[in-house]
Amino acid sequence: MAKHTANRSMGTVALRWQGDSLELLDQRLLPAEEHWIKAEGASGVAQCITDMVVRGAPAIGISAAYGVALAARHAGAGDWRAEVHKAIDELAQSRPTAVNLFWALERMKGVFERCESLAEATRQLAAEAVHIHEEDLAANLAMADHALEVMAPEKAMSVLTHCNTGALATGGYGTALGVIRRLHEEKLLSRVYADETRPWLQGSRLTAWELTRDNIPVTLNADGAAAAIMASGKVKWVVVGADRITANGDVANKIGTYNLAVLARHHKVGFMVVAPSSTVDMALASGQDIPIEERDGTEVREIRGIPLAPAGVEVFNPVFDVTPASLIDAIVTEKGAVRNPNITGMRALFA
Ligand SMILES: CSC[C@H]1O[C@H](OP(=O)(O)O)[C@H](O)[C@@H]1O
Repeated sequence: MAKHTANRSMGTVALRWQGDSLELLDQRLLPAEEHWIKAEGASGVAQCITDMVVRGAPAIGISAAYGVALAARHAGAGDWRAEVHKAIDELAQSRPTAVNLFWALERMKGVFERCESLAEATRQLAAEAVHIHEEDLAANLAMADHALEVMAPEKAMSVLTHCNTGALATGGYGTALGVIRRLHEEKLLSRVYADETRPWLQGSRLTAWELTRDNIPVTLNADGAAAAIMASGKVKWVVVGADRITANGDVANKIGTYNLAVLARHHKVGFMVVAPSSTVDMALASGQDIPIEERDGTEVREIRGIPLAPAGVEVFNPVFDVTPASLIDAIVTEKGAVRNPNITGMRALFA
């Protein structure tokens, strides 16, 4: 059981459940502007996921769960079952890689199938979405405990992280960033090096924002500087999140994660993946089976409408890559850690 309870006061949050709507902090505008969007139906939630108003594997799953609850709440008196199933299908189309989305939808579908009336479905689906949200926060706190057991830090150390895996990407506290928060709380953190994480800049716009708000020492670095930082011996661990972990321990995560894993192995820096069990997909044998989302080339060619490249230049913009299990020192979940992950270790925890 986590040393810390899930009731601890949380600072930053990505989403607020209002019972008849879901409010989402528009992460496309951070850090310049804190603007909340009210999604009043499943379609609105699905669009916010696709547009990355809300992003981060666990936060996507939690938002989708609330989207299903909204579908029941706003269903008409006609074929309400068909309406909710249509909403589930629409939410399933929002983004392809984070398995948390499909895990949450399957869990909500299971609750829905057991409901005998619309009124019961409205109550039960809202309650289940809240449970999914609260469980994710509790999982993040537990993962921080397990991660520190793996790291066994004897004194303060520095780490490097990629993308955003904090409260903005989860139900609160964070996965990899939750480990970083715990290291800081235990006075075992010297500094966090945060990759800017092109092209969407989750690191510079979101991680640096979360950490500076929490007064956690952070140095923002260009993605290309990660190698030099590891070569300098400054960091002991690279700590990242995940969007999907397959049965053999391969990990899909933000583009650029695979680069870091190769560099970490070369420089004898630890490489840790931190993710709740809702990110584990034991139905997929290996990372080559994971659908990798490719997004519009405009995300690379421009920033906020300002051209960074010739208008018509061809762009390759996969937003995830796959790190083979062989380059990962530990996968940490709320159920425990899989060291030097392989199918045997994964099955021991997730059979
Ligand atoms: C704990 S968030 C997991 C994962 O999700 C992020 O992707 P995106 O910002 O595109 O939703 C990133 O890969 C994080 O590591």
